Amino acid sequence: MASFVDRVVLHVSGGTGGHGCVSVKREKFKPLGGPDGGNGGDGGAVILRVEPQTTTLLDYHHAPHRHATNGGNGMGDWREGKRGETLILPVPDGTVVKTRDGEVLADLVGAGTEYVAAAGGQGGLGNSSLSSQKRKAPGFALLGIPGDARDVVLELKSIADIALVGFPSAGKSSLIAAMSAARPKIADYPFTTLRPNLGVVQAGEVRFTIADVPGLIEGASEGRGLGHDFLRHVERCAALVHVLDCAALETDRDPLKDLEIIESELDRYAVDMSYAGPGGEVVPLNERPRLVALNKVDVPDGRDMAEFVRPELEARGYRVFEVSATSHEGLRQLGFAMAEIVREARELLKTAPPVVAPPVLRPRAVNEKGFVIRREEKNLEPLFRVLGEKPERWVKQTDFTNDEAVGYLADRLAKLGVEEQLFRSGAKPGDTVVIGEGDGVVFDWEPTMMGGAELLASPRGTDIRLAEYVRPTRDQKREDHQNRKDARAAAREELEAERKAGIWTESVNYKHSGPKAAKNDGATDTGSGGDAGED
Ligand SMILES: Nc1nc2c(ncn2[C@@H]2O[C@H](COP(=O)(O)OP(=O)(O)OP(=O)(O)O)[C@@H](O)[C@H]2O)c(=O)[nH]1
Ligand SMILES: [Mg+2]
Repeated sequence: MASFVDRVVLHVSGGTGGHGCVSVKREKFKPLGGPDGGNGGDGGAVILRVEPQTTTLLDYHHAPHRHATNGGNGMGDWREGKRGETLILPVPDGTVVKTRDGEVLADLVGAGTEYVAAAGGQGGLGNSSLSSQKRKAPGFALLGIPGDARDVVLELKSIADIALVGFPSAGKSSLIAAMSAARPKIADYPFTTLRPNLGVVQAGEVRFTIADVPGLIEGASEGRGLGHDFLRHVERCAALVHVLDCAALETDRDPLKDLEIIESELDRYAVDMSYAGPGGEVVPLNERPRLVALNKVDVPDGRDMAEFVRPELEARGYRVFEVSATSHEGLRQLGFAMAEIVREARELLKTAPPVVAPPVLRPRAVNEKGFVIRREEKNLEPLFRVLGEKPERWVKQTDFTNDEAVGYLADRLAKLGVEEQLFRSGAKPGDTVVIGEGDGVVFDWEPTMMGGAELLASPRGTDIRLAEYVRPTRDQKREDHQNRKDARAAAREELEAERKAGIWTESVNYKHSGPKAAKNDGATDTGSGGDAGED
């Protein structure tokens, strides 16, 4: 038998973007007709969508890895690569999306509600899109980048109006069967119900759903029995009904004691604060309205017990119903009392602001401005880490086997101000610069490399980036240090001014690199590729 799955870890990844194409238009009598390489298509996204027909997460339990399709590569003649298809994953109403650490990402309630679980990767620009006044026929294109890859946890919370809680074998499933058309499994051994049953009840004008929460016992809130996993199913209910077994055979049990144990379990169970209860605000589980159903009064002992505890329960403020799932005694009254609570809760909902916060959609911020430089230390040598959405993405788009592509990357970085900021952060030629977290992409920093201008300007077959870096002598270092010391006061002032002006820098060790390095001559006035209209 297929089991009910209400929690799965889903591994999703968006499609990789297609690569841009390098191509040159060829026509008769027009051998060099300009670049015509098309752009790669974007990778498809993975989207979770509430579909009313979907009732379990079972599919994802069986196949937890889901990928959207990749974008196609661009082609000559300005043909764009095909877009990757969006992969829509249907989920049941009431699915909560979390990270593995339990952070709620989205609360999917209502048919059609969507959440982008993994964005697709951007397609790379073809050489036709990269051409500019300065770079008429680019001999390179941008690579498509991988889509997001994430693990998300899906949890299902049934959205029943009324939850039946009680000890195993109290008769919860029997009551659902007696009051609705649902036919849950019923047997007189504990933990018969392994998943919550849902039944639809019609009482007068009001139609509502009831669900049972299986296996609540002492310690359930700490994970004993089966109740812990299932308590989350009652988080959204408008009211609770205590089903108390008046004919339990165990001598150490009585309805009052059972009720107290269940109540203390509910107290201990922390209601997920992502859910706003009826009325808009969060109503803790232990403060929701509740009724008491004293069950099994068809049994003579059960009737006696019910009559015995009734006054005490009423004294505690509960509305009490003596019922029998077997003979159906008292069910009508219980049904109408439930309906009344549901009607009131729905009334509140109408006047209140929307109950469920819209899902938190976090598409990738492709247009986010800026970056920061973090100064670190590795093997006693300084290391400068460039962090920012753009630089990190650009690096992924770069074909490092193609010099022109590397030059273009350098242009982009320089144009964004990375080079200048490296200087300001105290980076010196030869220092290690890493783009991105972790190992990222590592450079031995040569300022001119970042400028890229010299690369284009240098004679064919040479590349000044490869010219050897001459280590400064001790005296030179000392002099350099002195210069910097003098400049430090000025630098501090400058930094302060920048801070006031709202210019970012995370660098803890801000140093002015002295007049020599104050300006990166020539880097910005040539071959700037940023005018290709991308980013
Ligand atoms: N005599 C009598 N027996 C009942 C009544 N309601 C339930 N039972 C019996 O009690 C036993 C347990 O009933 P269930 O409805 O399965 O109990 P449950 O609360 O769903 O139990 P779990 O699923 O284990 O949590 C079954 O043998 C039922 O036939 C009732 O009103 N009268
Ligand atoms: Mg049951």
